[in-house]
Amino acid sequence: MNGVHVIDHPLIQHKLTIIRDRSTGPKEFRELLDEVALLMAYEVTRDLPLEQVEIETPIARTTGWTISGKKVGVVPILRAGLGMVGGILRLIPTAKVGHIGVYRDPETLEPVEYYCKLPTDVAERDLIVVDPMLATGGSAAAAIRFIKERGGTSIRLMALIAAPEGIERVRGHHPDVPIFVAAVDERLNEHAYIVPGLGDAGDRLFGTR
Ligand SMILES: O=P(O)(O)OC[C@H]1O[C@H](OP(=O)(O)OP(=O)(O)O)[C@H](O)[C@@H]1O
Ligand SMILES: O=c1cc[nH]c(=O)[nH]1
Ligand SMILES: [Mg+2]
Repeated sequence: MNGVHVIDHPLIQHKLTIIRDRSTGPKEFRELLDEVALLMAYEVTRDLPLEQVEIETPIARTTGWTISGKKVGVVPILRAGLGMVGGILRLIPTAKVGHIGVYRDPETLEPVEYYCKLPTDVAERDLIVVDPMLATGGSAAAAIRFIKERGGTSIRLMALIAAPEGIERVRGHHPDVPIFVAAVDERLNEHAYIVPGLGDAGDRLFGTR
């Protein structure tokens, strides 16, 4: 699908299977989500622009490459998106972190917004919105809308598991935003949970079920 990237590296698929398993507890769930986020970030940032710099090694003068232009911002959708921040920051320690609080109303399934704090220079950053689950797509589409309303223009979405419905909704509202996922699952069930999915990501991450 146009603008949708499935990152199916064997290490990611292996870890994702353990994450999905209902017998995996919060400690292992947290550790694996953190590791997968790091591995995915490697691909999500593949096209960041570079510029040449001159340096001196202990042996000789040479030219090398550094990431140029815009700086990176990571924007987790609370709560479950928090579980993907640490892994990305280990790769990109200079990234700033914005937070968007959105939960899905269990009755209407529509996103309810309760918090938004973004870096002041959001307009100048390459932004990665992170959330493990892209189900109906309501939460991600709303989060991306907040960012655009505050001036963000360069936005990509990184999710662990997506349902086809969620991909379609986000692509429909935000065709400029590329989506990176580790897996596209079959469908949503009658409660709009992803099948087979992994259950409720926030509850599994924080042990609140
Ligand atoms: O694509 P959608 O249909 O909007 O569903 C996905 C959202 O649901 C989950 O959050 P939840 O509402 O459970 O909030 P939580 O992270 O605080 O548990 C998940 O982390 C996404 O943000
Ligand atoms: O499957 C789903 C759908 C929404 N939110 C979750 O945490 N899991
Ligand atoms: Mg939840």
